[in-house]
Amino acid sequence: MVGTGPAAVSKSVSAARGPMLAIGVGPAWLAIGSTTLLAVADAFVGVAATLPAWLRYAPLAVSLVAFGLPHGAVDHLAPARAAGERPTLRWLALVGLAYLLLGVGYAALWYVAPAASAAFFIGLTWFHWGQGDLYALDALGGAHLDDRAVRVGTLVVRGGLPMLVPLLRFPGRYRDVVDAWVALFGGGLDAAWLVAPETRLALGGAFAGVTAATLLLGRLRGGGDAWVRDAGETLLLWAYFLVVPPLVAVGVYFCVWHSLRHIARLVAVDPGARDAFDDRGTAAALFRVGRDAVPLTAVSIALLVGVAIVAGFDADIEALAALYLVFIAVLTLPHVAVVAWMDWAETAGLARLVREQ
Ligand SMILES: CC1=C(/C=C/C(C)=C/C=C/C(C)=C/C=O)C(C)(C)CCC1
Ligand SMILES: [Fe+2]
Repeated sequence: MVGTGPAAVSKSVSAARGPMLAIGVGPAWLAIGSTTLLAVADAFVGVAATLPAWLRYAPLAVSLVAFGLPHGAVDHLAPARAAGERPTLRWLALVGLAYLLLGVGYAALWYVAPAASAAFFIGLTWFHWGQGDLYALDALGGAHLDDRAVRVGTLVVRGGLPMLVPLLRFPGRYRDVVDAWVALFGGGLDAAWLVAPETRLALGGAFAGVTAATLLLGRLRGGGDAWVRDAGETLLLWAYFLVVPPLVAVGVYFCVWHSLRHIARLVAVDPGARDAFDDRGTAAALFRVGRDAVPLTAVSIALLVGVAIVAGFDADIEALAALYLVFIAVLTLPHVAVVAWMDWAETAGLARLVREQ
């Protein structure tokens, strides 16, 4: 039987509320809020322009070892835990197979069609970061998200904030980053139309419209404190991606927003980390997740360094950052499959639209 609204939030999602507030909300608001304020203040004093250019790669570099890359390095354990089971060899083999098939397939696609692969990466991240925020909002308990249209709109808005808004204000830098991915494979990007003022005006107008419509509909459907927080976050992220230059903005967001929210979810699904959180607090829970993430983070970094050496990379920081992002792209496709599976197991995200109770 198909009901009128999505299935109710499952118990395991509501149980993520505590870790989500402590790990995914407080630190994220602090970091994104203060970076926004710094960028606004800098518009008056102009110090940022005098800083060395390599500094803008710092957040991405940090994401290699803290939060960013590690948030996916628990993918071998997370799906079993989301299903309420203990990770067994069979689970590990299944996740390994998904990584092998999807990762190798997508890596091959980058060689054959780099520009299309780059566009796919942005679309995939749009979906994935929207999916991540939808889970976080569910964990915090938002009645307005019981409406199908609000749910889909929220995913589109939350994913589009980091993927589209930087293009509106910083088209040149945006194009340089994507260009560098394609250039790794010897190709060029013919994206003059994408950065043209008319295109950006149309995209920006449409996205502002979707944002406003989603928030208004949510207000009509539930309102309340959870809606106020949702609207506050949405406006904060709009401002953030409009004022902070894109490499820094996306790098910081990746670490403190998307990754910390997923880490809060990892705490919630792991009974050991949950107990640590309840008994000994946030740091103890983070330590447990961190410990789980160490082996595959190390393997990933070794693999990345190996690729850089074999491909003969020098110290050109732009090309190194591009290599890192394409490497992340290849890992992201299987990661999204894992997270979509977790959504299914927990009746979260878009799975709430198709699953019955
Ligand atoms: C850096 C950067 C970009 C894209 C970054 C992407 C697409 C990152 C994806 C990371 C993922 C998917 C991590 C895993 O969860 C833009 C927006 C093109 C332009 C500005 C700078
Ligand atoms: Fe992720």
